[in-house]
Amino acid sequence: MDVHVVDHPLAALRLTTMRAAETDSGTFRASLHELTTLLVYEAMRGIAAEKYPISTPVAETTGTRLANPPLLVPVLRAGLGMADAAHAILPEASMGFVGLARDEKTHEPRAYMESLPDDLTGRHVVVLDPMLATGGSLVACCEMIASRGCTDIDVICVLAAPEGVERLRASGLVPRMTTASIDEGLNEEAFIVPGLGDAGDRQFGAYRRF
Ligand SMILES: O=P(O)(O)OC[C@H]1O[C@H](OP(=O)(O)OP(=O)(O)O)[C@H](O)[C@@H]1O
Ligand SMILES: O=c1cc[nH]c(=O)[nH]1
Ligand SMILES: [Mg+2]
Repeated sequence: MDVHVVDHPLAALRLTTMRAAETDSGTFRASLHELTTLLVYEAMRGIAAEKYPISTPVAETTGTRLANPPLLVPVLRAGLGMADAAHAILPEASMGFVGLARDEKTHEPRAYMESLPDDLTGRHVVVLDPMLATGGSLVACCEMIASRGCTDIDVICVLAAPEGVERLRASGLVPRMTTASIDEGLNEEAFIVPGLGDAGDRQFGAYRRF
């Protein structure tokens, strides 16, 4: 798995705002939106593009278009905050949805939504989730995608723990991941340290779902 850590001052600024405990929910969402644009821009540097003939008002020339527009898959809830920004910079993309919530005690993901095309053979899928902690959620999501025939998966997250990166790598399902930071590790509640807290709660509010 190719791991790309985006090292850019503008990404670091947004990440700083998201990390700070005093940042309010609206500002957190705005920073996540802006950071997602930067992460997707970097992650898509190698996306397959093809040339085709176009006309400007002045002359014939060559244009560029995506050879295989991707399927975006935000992981609910927290990945929802990345969906609009990713779709804005990749307007040709379509979108599927996966819903996962981590059990507070076992930290195992529980799936409550799997809204994906039946056949993903030959498709390029871009998975969006701000947090890669133990890796259980993203591996579960990528297993859903791979079971539909997809072998070309990009994972884009804001923060990753080394434990999660290794688990995703060991799954053998993901050729590439992009993140703004690989943090120190996990605490006893499997939260990323220093991290930013619960990315879903900080966007949408804290409440018990199961
Ligand atoms: O790598 P893991 O240990 O699996 O943890 C990461 C997962 O935890 C968060 O979701 P959460 O379960 O809190 O659901 P939410 O987005 O609805 O808050 C996050 O958005 C990831 O999906
Ligand atoms: O630090 C963490 C770990 C899992 N999920 C989050 O939202 N934050
Ligand atoms: Mg959460």
